[in-house]
Parts: sequence; C-alpha cells; structure tokens
Amino acid sequence: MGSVGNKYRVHEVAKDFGVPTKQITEILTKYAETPKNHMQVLEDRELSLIFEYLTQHNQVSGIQVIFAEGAKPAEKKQQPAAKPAEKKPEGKGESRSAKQETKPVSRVPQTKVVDTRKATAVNLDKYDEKLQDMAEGRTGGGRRAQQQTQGKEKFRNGGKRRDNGFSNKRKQEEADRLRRLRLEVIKKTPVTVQIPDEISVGELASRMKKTGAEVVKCLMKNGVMASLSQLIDFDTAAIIAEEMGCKVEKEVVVTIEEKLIDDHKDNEKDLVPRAPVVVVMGHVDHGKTSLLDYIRNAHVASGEAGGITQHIGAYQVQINGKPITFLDTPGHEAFTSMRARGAMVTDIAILVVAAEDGIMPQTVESINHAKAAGIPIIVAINKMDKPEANPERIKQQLTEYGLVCEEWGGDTIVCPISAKTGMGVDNLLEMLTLTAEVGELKANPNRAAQGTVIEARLDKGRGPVATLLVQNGTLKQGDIIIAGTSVGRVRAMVSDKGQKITSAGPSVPVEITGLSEAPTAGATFNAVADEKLARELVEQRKAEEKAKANAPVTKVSLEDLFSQIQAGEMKNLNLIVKADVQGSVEAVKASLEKLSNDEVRVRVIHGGVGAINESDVMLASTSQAIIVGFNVRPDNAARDSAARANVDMRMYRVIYDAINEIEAAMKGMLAPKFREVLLGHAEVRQTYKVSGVGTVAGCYVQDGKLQRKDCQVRLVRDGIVIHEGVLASLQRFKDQAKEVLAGYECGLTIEKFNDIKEGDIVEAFTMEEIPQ
Ligand SMILES: Nc1nc2c(ncn2[C@@H]2O[C@H](COP(=O)(O)OP(=O)(O)OP(=O)(O)O)[C@@H](O)[C@H]2O)c(=O)[nH]1
Repeated sequence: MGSVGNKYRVHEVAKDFGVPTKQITEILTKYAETPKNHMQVLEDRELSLIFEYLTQHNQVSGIQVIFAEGAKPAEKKQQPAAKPAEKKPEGKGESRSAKQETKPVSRVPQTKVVDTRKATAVNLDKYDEKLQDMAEGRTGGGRRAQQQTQGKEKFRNGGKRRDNGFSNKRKQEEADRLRRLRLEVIKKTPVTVQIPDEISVGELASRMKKTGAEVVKCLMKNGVMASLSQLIDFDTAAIIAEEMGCKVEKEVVVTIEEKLIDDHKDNEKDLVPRAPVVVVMGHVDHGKTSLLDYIRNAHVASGEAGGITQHIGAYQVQINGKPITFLDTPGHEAFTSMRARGAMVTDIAILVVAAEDGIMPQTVESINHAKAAGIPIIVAINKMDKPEANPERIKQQLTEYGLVCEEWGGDTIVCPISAKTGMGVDNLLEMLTLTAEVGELKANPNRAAQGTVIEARLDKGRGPVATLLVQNGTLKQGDIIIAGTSVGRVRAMVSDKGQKITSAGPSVPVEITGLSEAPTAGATFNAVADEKLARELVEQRKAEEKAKANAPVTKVSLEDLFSQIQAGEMKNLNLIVKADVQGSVEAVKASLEKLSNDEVRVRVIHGGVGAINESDVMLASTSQAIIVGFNVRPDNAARDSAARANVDMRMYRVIYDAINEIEAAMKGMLAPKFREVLLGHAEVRQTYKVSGVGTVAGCYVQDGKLQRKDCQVRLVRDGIVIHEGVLASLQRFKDQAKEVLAGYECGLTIEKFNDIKEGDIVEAFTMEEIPQ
C-alpha cells in the first residue's frame, strides 16, 4: 500500500473522487500541516485524511443503502460538479452494466471511473479499462486501481465495517461476468469502417473486426467470389460491410498534392477579366515570325524605363488599353507539345496564310491542331502587299476545312494583312480583342499563382531560368513555387520588356530565377506555402516519372478498340489519315467517317498528304488518335516518337483493307493473324542496270538488317511507298549473303521490280504469326 502513496497527486485524488481540486487543497490546508498545490504528491497520512473527510461529509444512512441501490446516491451527493460528464458513459452501456450489477466493487469507485477532465469528450476506452481493472480486482495494473482498493480499505476502516464477503472466487466470477457483458456490448455497437476506393478482402475483414472467413462467406452470399488478397471496389465493400452490421464511411486519401496545392474553384465574384493568350500558327515562311515581330515592335514602347525588349518566349502588348499576350514561339509544334503535357495555355490561334501561296500542309495541320484544342481561329491572310496576292482563292480554300469567312455567311474572322508594311495588322489586333471579349476570359488575381512553364534553360551565370505564364492568381517575388519536378523560391522576376518586377498577375509572362533545375516547357507551376512539402512532392513526382517511363502507356489501339467501346470509355474514335495524294485522303476520310454508329463516332481529326511526321504522332498522342497511312510511311522521328508515346500507326496499301479492318475492330472481330516485324532499313546509294537481271541497287544498311529468307521489302521514296514485294537477291560483293547487318553495304534486287532510284529507302520486314 505504501507504494501507492508515493505518486498519488492532489489533482488525481480530486479527479478520482470527482471533486474540484480546490476542495482537496482546502481539506489539506485545513487539516494537514503543509498546504499543497495541485501537482504535489500526497502521503498516506494525508490521503487517509481526505478519505476520512469525504466519507464523513458524504455519509449515507447505512451501507445497506448502497448495496441496495447501487452507488447512485453516494455518487450524486459527492459530486454535483461531475454530473454532466457522468451522463455520457452511462449512455454508452458499460456503466449501465456496471450499475445493474450493483456490487460494492463499483460502489465508491464508480464515480472515480468517470473522466471529468473534459465534460464534453469522455475517453471511453480509458473508462473500459478502468472497469476491467476494477472488475478483475487488479492491483498491479494501475495506480487508480490500486487506489480504489485502498479506498475500499479506508472505507472499512472508517467504521462501517462489514464482513469481507468477497472471496477470491466470487471476485473471479464477478470479473468474468463483467467481461462477458463488455464483449456483448462491444459486439452490439456497430463498428464504423473507413473504406477507400479499393480494398482487399482481408483488410476489410480486419477493419470490420471480423474474420476473413466471415467476410468471404458474406461476399459469396452476394455472388462475389473473392479471396482474402483480392481487391474489391468501394461499392461491393460497402454493401458487405453494411450487411455485416457496420457503418460505412468513405476513406478519403489526401495526397501531398491536394494538401499543398490550392486548386479551389474561384468564386464568380472574385473573377476579373484577363488578357487573351494568343498563338500564331501557319505554314513555313508564311510570315509567322514577321507578324510577331511587327506587333512587338509597333506596340512595345521602346523608350520604356530601363526596357530592352527581351525574347522570353512570350510578350504582352496593349491594344486600345486592352492587353493581349502573344506566345513568341511560332508554329504548332511548341503549341502541341505543350498540349501534350496537358497544358491549356492559349485562348485564340492566329492562322497565318500567305496570300500568294495558299493553304499548304502545315496550314492544315495548324487548323486541325487548333480545332483539337477547341480554340477559336482567326485567319490572317499575309503578304497582301505582294502583287500576286489572291485572298479570294484562300477564302475559298479555307471553306474546305470548315472555316467560312463572315462575308460568306460563316463565323470565321479573316483579316488581310501585310507583316512587312503593317497594313491591316491593327485591324487584326482589334479582332483579337473582340474575340477575347466574346470568350469572357477571366481569372482571380487574389490567390496563389498557377500557370505554365513556357520556356526554360540553364543560364551559366543565373542558374535555371524559366519563363512562366501566370494563368491564375498573382506570382510574387519570394514565392515558393513548384514547377513539374523543379522547386524553389522566386529570386528575381523580369518582364518581357526587360524590367525588374515584383509581381505578375493573370496572363502575364515573366522570366524568373531561383528554381532548383530547369523545368520542362509545358509543365504547370504552382506557388505554394510549404517549401518542405513542396520538396517532398517533387521527390514523389520524380519517382512517378521514373515509374511511368518504365511502364507502357496504354493508348488507343485497334486491338483493344472493341473492349474500350464496350466499357463505354470511348465515344469518339479519332483518326489521323495520311496518304500519298490528296484524293486518297478525302476518299478515306469520307469512308471512315461513315463507319460511325450509335456507340462510336469516327472522326478524322487531321488528314494530309505525305509521310507521317512527328507532328502527326504528337497530335495522335494528345488526341488519343490512331494514325492511318495509305502508301506512306512514318519518318524516323515519327517512328521513334510513336514507339515512345505508344501511338498505334496502321499502314495500308488499299483503302478497302483499312475500312474493313477498322470496321472489324469496332465490332470486336479484328483477328489479325499476322503481325509485321520490322527488320531494318537500307538506303539506295547507286543503281546499275544488269541485262537479264534488272536493276541492282547498291545499298547501305542504316539500321537493323536485311535478310535473304522470308524477307519482304517496301520501297519508300520521300515517305511514299512506291512498291511492296520480296527480295530477289542479296549480295555482299560477289557472294550471296544470308543477311547484311547495319553499317554494311550490299547489293540487292527486288522481284519483278526495277524502278529503283538513288535515295530510295528499302524497308525490310517479315510477317510473324500472332499466337491465338
Ligand atoms: N512581301 C512580304 N513578305 C513577307 C511578309 N511577311 C513575311 N514576309 C517574308 O516572308 C519570309 C518568311 O517570313 P517569316 O516571318 O520568317 O515566316 P515564318 O512563317 O515565321 O517562317 P518559319 O519561321 O520558317 O516557319 C521572310 O523573308 C519575310 O520577309 C509580308 O507581309 N509581305
């Protein structure tokens, strides 16, 4: 017993008795020699004193009353202060059961077990534990349990003696009964389970505090056969959990990204108009750069303080007091590569078409890229100063691509201009502001900045330098930003006019320093509050990137087209058609689009003449499209990037084959028995006419190999397939060769084909059977 007194403090005594600490200290001050504060340890003598006092002041008429009625009367008298707290645990069942028992073990201590520290939130677990302690009569388990025993002792010593009616056996029985009651109560209280989007059966069982077998059985009853390790979705898990008497809560996992990046939707009232972001696209040499330069020079006041025009990748001009932001990288490559990264930066596209040249392949590409991005197109017919300019012809051509000018009843704005003389450029700019107004472009300048990396490089002196386009919020000097896998504090900010600035609002491009590394163009950036968390996120992103680089990307392919349609994942089948002549493009486009049915709409999002290039692959990749080629081949860059981006490219020689195959794929009946396996490429460097043999081509094997047996070849000239057939002979010097590897020269002839020219590419391949 003595050991108990060693650590029993004033406030604990007060709590256990459910009386204010003050009352205890008052008792002590009155009767003990030394007054105590609430943290001081009590000695046995002082404890007895308190017990004595409290017992005397809270007397009941006889011990029988307590036994007959339970602890209530004593409890009530003793501590009116603890009343509200008492109520809670009573409602929880445990105390109810204790009450029902009305055993002396719980007589005085019953008030003790109530945690009165916080009347509003009672720690029930603790309460349970205490009950257990009391019931089991544990003495070594806890200070309070010990104290309770001591309390009992004191009670007896206090004069109300009775026989020690509790034999050890009875105590044991009592404890057992209490434990059973407790288990009963626990069983009846519904367990609340948190279920994420997906959960394994085993994990669900443990969260529900059930055995795996019970859960598997319940699943089976519901027609789901799943093993313990198998994952089931939220809905299934929720049904099972409810059926098993649990309350279900959806577990929401908060990622670092969600914690760090504030991406709440802006309130309409916080939004203010922002400048449109404009991209200039068009065919090579049609005047994109000239136009961008003209606008910049005419509208950026050269005399601005400290201003030296800087090429930072974007610039802003004021037209009649309204700002317009131009992306300074002409062409759709940059635009599409940004879009490929998911960055939606531009609001309007200017399509530059040279008046004397008309619509060219890249013009068409540009139109389709802008259409795929869903942004309005304003056509600038350039080089109007040239005598041979023929704008009417261009307007006519534009209609073929769905761009009908306003004067012909359409809604496409067409502005004749000259980037050389400046004629019509102001009108074009006005049209831009008008289009922007229609678009009601808005942003909220009063929040953390968010936007896109336009350009980035490593500067010898300044370290990583990046041009950022703020799209929402305001970027300030000193902000911590995270841009893709780069993080840092904005050290210096320079505007497009070369001026040092300290903040940049929506649609404003700025060049900044302070990042840890040069981010990739097209990456999004965010200003954040927590640098440590930002660094953590960067590490996570880097790891994800690594994992992604190793994992194959699943893109649309003819093979799994049907399953995607079935799963309802595909509503549009996007195709890009490339062919050797314009006539084929049109014919294929029309026939393929006719394949549309109720479930899937077949859309040719781009069609053009010539080899499949990287831009086609990029467009396919961003628009989830399949590339269909007729008598054309992909160039090397396209082939590489298609492999990287997992873009499905299908080459055909006959239109009929293409239509049949795509139709079959849509119906899930595509059963390709053979697959083409590329062997290698050889360039024709010389040709000889040999009588009786035909044209012998002296070739250099560029990659892979050429082989004699089972080798089919395709002769490609400027990306167009001229012939497809088989090798008739393959030689190294005078000897027949079985195969010729990359880096070696060889001579070859193609069966029944002689029209081989220098510069042609021989593409060798075999057909491999696909195991069913
Ligand atoms: N006469 C005349 N020449 C122009 C006009 N605009 C551009 N040019 C000329 O056309 C040529 C090509 O212009 P760029 O601005 O370089 O064309 P681009 O579309 O940017 O070309 P890339 O950057 O190669 O794609 C240059 O020699 C310009 O001087 C114009 O309005 N009138």
